[in-house]
Amino acid sequence: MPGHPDYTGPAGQSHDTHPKAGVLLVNLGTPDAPTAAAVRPYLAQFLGDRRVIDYPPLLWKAILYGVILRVRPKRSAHAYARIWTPEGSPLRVYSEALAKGLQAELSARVGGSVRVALAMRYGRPDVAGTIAAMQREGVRRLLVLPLYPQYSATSTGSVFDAVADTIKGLRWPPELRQVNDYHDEPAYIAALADSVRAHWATHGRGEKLLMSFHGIPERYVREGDPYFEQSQATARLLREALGLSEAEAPLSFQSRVGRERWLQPYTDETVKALGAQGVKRIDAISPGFAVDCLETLEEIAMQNAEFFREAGGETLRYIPCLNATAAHANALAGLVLRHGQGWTEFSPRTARDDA
Ligand SMILES: C=CC1=C(C)c2cc3[nH]c(cc4nc(cc5[nH]c(cc1n2)c(C)c5CCC(=O)O)C(CCC(=O)O)=C4C)c(C)c3C=C
Ligand SMILES: [Fe+2]
Ligand SMILES: [Fe+2]
Repeated sequence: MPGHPDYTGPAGQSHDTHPKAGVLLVNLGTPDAPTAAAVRPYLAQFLGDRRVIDYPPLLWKAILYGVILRVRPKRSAHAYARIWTPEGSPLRVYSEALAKGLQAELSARVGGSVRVALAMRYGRPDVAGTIAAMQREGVRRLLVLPLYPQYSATSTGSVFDAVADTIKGLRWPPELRQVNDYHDEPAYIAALADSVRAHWATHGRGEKLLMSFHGIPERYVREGDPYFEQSQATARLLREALGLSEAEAPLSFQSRVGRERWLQPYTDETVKALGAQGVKRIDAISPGFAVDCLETLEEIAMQNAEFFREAGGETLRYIPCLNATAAHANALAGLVLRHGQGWTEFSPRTARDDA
């Protein structure tokens, strides 16, 4: 007789009596190639997510397939081509390297009982397939860490949807914990502050430190999304760590899509205004992105740098995300171990060996 079709247990799922804990890092996802053909299915999945765009489904489907997916893939592919590396999309390359770094850091701290894996919310490797692979390795306790420092329903919330959909179909789901956000994690703020100081030491100090976060529609915040508040809190903590005033380190929101009002002030308008006011040198950082991607490398480091020069500025220097640095892996390891408290796999090696 065939098994119940609604529930799966991956073939070869481990029934090991020494189960492991898994850390599932999830990032947004990125196309497989900087071409319109590869960008189109990626954008279709991303912009078809109702957490991201919540217009009435039929109307939105008509606009998405009738207009947006005819125009945007070509334009986006051109932008991706400007940042593509021999190893592929920066978001993928840095996310994979960060996952390796976190695995090494956790193995050093707690031994071999923790598995780190990386999934993408859109595209490959997907959340369901990655959780299935972890179960085959014997993962019975799963900690989900979306690579978004600030919670938004559009980003983090959507990752939780993908995890919930997966768990719902499993015959033997793992124990589950999820990290909502780490916008005020001291080690994360300290790592950001250190990266700014290192940048200043190498390149000198700009007149302003612009902190640019990805935007979301303002309406989502009115409807309860904590993203605006958490972005402001991150910005305030980074200012405090560096001893900067609000005027010295302004906050702005980038990447507006569509006609609705998004969170303000907009990054492009901010750099243009600073250029027009006579500011000559800006340092820019993106504390809302764990790793560099299209939105930082193309939109900030290229496009907005150009807007700044056109408005009368001289240089906008972009400070990279924490990417796969040891400081980043360290900060995330601390976060993971705190959220994994009580799970023996996450106990320091010596304490467990002594037990
Ligand atoms: C940092 C968190 C992010 C939030 C919040 C977010 C919301 C959001 N994004 C769009 C539309 C697009 N975003 C695109 C790229 C993109 N977005 C994030 C992160 C957040 N988005 C990242 C890390 C990236 C880069 C991906 C990469 O491959 O490097 C894009 C695709 C690129 C393009 O065509 O311009 C779109 C579209 C909306 C509508 C939204 C909230 C409603
Ligand atoms: Fe986005
Ligand atoms: Fe963008």
